[in-house]
Formats: sequence, C-alpha cells, structure tokens
Amino acid sequence: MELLTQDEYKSIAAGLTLPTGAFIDGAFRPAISGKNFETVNPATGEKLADIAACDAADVDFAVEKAREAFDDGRWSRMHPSDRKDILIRLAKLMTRNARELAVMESIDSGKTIYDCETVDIPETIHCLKWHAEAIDKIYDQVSPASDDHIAMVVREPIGVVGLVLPWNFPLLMLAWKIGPALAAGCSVVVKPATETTLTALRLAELAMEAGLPRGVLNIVPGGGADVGEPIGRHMEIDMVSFTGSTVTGKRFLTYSAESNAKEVVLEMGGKNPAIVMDDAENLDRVAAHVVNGAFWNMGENCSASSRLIVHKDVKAELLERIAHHAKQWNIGDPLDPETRMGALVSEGHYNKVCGYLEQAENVVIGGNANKGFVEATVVEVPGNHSTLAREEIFGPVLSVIEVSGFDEAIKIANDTDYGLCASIFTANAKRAIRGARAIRAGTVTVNSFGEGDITTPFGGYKQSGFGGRDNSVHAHDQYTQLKTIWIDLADDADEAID
Ligand SMILES: NC(=O)C1=CN([C@@H]2O[C@H](COP(=O)(O)OP(=O)(O)OC[C@H]3O[C@@H](n4cnc5c(N)ncnc54)[C@H](O)[C@@H]3O)[C@@H](O)[C@H]2O)C=CC1
Ligand code: BAL
Repeated sequence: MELLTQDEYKSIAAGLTLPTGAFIDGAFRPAISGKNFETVNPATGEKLADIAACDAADVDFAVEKAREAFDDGRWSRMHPSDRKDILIRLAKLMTRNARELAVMESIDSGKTIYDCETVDIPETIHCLKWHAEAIDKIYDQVSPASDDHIAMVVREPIGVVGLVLPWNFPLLMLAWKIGPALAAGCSVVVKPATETTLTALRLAELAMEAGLPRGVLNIVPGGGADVGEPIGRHMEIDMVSFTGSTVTGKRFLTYSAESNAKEVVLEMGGKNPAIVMDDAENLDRVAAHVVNGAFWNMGENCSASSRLIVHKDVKAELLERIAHHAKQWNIGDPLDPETRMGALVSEGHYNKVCGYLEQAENVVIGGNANKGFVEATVVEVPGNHSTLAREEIFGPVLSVIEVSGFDEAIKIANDTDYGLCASIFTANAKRAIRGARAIRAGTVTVNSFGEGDITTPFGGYKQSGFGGRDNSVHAHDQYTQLKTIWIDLADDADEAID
C-alpha cells in the first residue's frame, strides 16, 4: 500500500471514531462499575478517549457469555471450513479498513505510521488468514492398532481462553493469539494492555461484521490487577496465554495454581544477544542488521537484540558502521511516514528507560531523550554483569560487550536469565551451526536479525517462555487438547469387559 503524507494521516486521525466500551457478547458496553480510564497519545500527551475500566464483575460476565457460546457449540462445533470462511472474511474486512487501523494503532501506542502500515497491520491480517487456512488441514489421527481395537486421537478446542496482551504490538499480538484460538474453536476473553486498547475493540467490531457469533470474542479493557488477575484466577477459564514481562508472566502460574490449574502459556522478556565474530562478512550489512534488531519499534520488542557481543578485532569498525546506520533511525512525529522512531508507549515507560540511560557511563552513540522520545543509543558496558547488560530495558539502548573468541561469546550469550532470541554473524558455517545449537534460545538467526515468520514457532527458553509457542501449526497445540477414543473390536468384547 502506498504511504500517505503526514497531513493526510493527521486528517485521518482527526476523523477517527474511537471505540470506548468493553466488547462483551457481541456489543459495546460500559463497565459494570460505570468507571472509565483515559487513553492518551504518547507522542503528544493529548487525551484520546475515556475507555471502560472493567473489573472482576465484567470478567465474570464475559466469561459467562464465552462459556455459553462454547458449550452450545455455535462456534466450537461449527464445521472448520465455516469457521475458516468467517475468519477469512474478518481478514478481508481488516484489509478494507487497514489504513484506519494503522492510524489508530499509531496514535494509541506511539509506534510509527511507517511500521503500522508496513508491518503491524499487514502481518496481523496475514496471521489471521494463515491460521484460518490451516484449521481444516490439521488432521486428527488413528493410532497404530491391533486387530482388536481402533483408537482415534482427536484434537478438541480447549474451551474458554483468557488472552492477556502487551502494548508493544497491540494488534499483532492479539492476532498471534486469537488466530489459532478462534480457528481451533475456542471462545476468548481478551485483556488488552491498558495503554493500547483501541484497535482490539475495533477488531472485535469487525469480527461481528464478518459473522463471528456473539460471545466468542470478548474484549475486557482495564488494569492488570482489575482484569488480568481475575482472568488468571477464573474457575471457568480453561487456559491463559500471556505476552508481557517475566515478572507479570510468573504471576499467572500462581493464579493458576491457586484456582483451577488452568493451562498457562507465557511469552515473556528477552535480553537477546547479537554475536559478531571476527570472520563476519560485510560488516556494513551486519551493522544494518544489528541496528534494526536493537532499534526497530524503539527497542520495545521482546526479541530486540539488546546485547552486542563483538570480537575485539572488528569492534571499532563495526561501531563506526553502526553509528552510520543509527543516524537513519530518525525521531519524529509518528504520523510522519519518514519517521523511523516514534514515542515510547507511556510516560511511565519513558521514565523507566531514561533511568537506564542515566546509568550509562560510556555512551558511544546517542544517549539523549526528550518528552517521550529516546535516541537510538549504543553504550559500551564493562562486562556482562552490569545492569545494562542484564536487565530488559525495552527501549532503544544497545549494550556492547567485547570478547576475544567464539567460546567466550557463546558463554556470555548464555549468561542471562532469558532465552528468547539470538543472532550470530560469522562466515564460518560450522561455527554458525555449533553456535546456534549451543545458545539456549527459542530462535537463533544466522547472519541476520529476526524472529522467523508465521510458519515458524516463536517462544523462549528459560525465563523467556513457558508452556507453548506462538505462530506456526504448533500454536494450535496451546488451544487444543488431545482426546483418545478407544474402541474395542474384539468379537468377545462384552466378555472382555467382565
Ligand atoms: N515481552 C514482551 O513482549 C513485553 C515485555 N514488557 C516488559 O515489561 C515491562 C513492564 O511493562 P508492563 O506493561 O507493565 O508489562 P506487564 O507484563 O506488566 O503487562 C502485560 C500485560 O499484563 C497485564 N498485567 C499487569 N499486571 C498484572 C497482574 N498483576 N496480573 C495480571 N495481569 C497483569 C497488563 O495490564 C498487560 O495487559 C516493560 O518495561 C518491558 O520490559 C512489556 C510488554 C511486552
Ligand atoms: N516481537 C513480538 C513479540 C513481542 O515483542 O512481544
């Protein structure tokens, strides 16, 4: 899609109708308490809307409606091909409304319109379509059996699912979860991040237009303690899938243990290493990847390459080239299509990132911050023990650690509580494969930065992930459970039971 001008985007933003109610049982509603919370544009500080501030009572209502929908089979027992048709209709409606969704996402989150138009919205649509297309092609199984029995292994939707979302890719993370959950036949209760609720509400409206039966997709806006915790502790929710910080993710294990032992899938933080060895080819290209990995989406990305582990012999040249590429990541109005770095998501998060910048003693590139915007920053750190090398900053801050050899690089890469993503830049194929195997992370890219695509599973080792994977057919495992149906075929079956 061709990009518009800044003025054209501003005019779309000014004309948007923003959804403000909770979306439960197919309709927008105020919170039962009547309370609201403000959502603001982090790039300007302007209030955008007052949104229903839900709590446990709204969660109960949404779960009741989701359970009703699941149990009467209006979606869970619909023929998979019919579910597919409705989800594809939703994807088409999103395509028709892509521009509006991109602008809404940008003003609500501070993300650049460039990213919203070229990545977030198209990837969201692709994700929904992909899972819809997959669902009538995933087969149940018949087990290898003796003559005396036949056993079927049937995949059933898990039931009512709670989805608790982060603010860094609001629509895309929603799609990563509702794509497979709805395709599988589940009913869902979604809690968007408080900072970024608007596009989830709009998507729910489009889903109704596409023909999704009421009660199947419910969006309950509100705070973590008010809505997230009641979802985690709900006795009628069968499974929760969460993306966000490790601290909050772990709480869901407690909620589950203290309620109904619901299944929990957690996609959490990262402190992802990019290893650059002395034999890496084309340092300019490597620098472009490292910069993209560190600064894309203002570093508000769980898979951001936030630790550069670089061989001492190539460090100086690589940093020079990184400085050159970092200059192209200009800060500006997120609605200007030329802008590559927008505003951080909230004042609170901006202050947190600035707190880390204050700890930086050896700033090589950038280091400045102003009113919600932070420059692409590269910091040399004394070693992997420093705070900047260990904690997830979730901002555009790249910490550089110098090493003298491959084994040392791998050891440092693994010296972290996290294990989400990693990349290795080397021309030596054996090193690349040995490194990829040795690094304890869910995704390792070689001579590139990335997190794979919809066809490949995404999730973390160690404290980056728990219980399952997003993306690919493996994502369907989260939202389904296996049932064995065993049938005795022996002539004397009745006697055998006695
Ligand atoms: N891995 C990732 O993709 C993300 C990581 N983060 C990290 O987390 C840090 C804090 O950001 P937050 O927005 O506070 O992340 P968070 O992990 O606290 O929030 C994620 C979701 O959990 C909900 N939540 C918060 N507290 C909860 C509770 N006690 N019980 C149930 N649900 C709860 C939030 O409302 C949001 O919907 C960031 O600075 C960043 O480092 C944040 C967002 C995404
Ligand atoms: N990068 C997609 C997953 C996340 O940041 O939460």
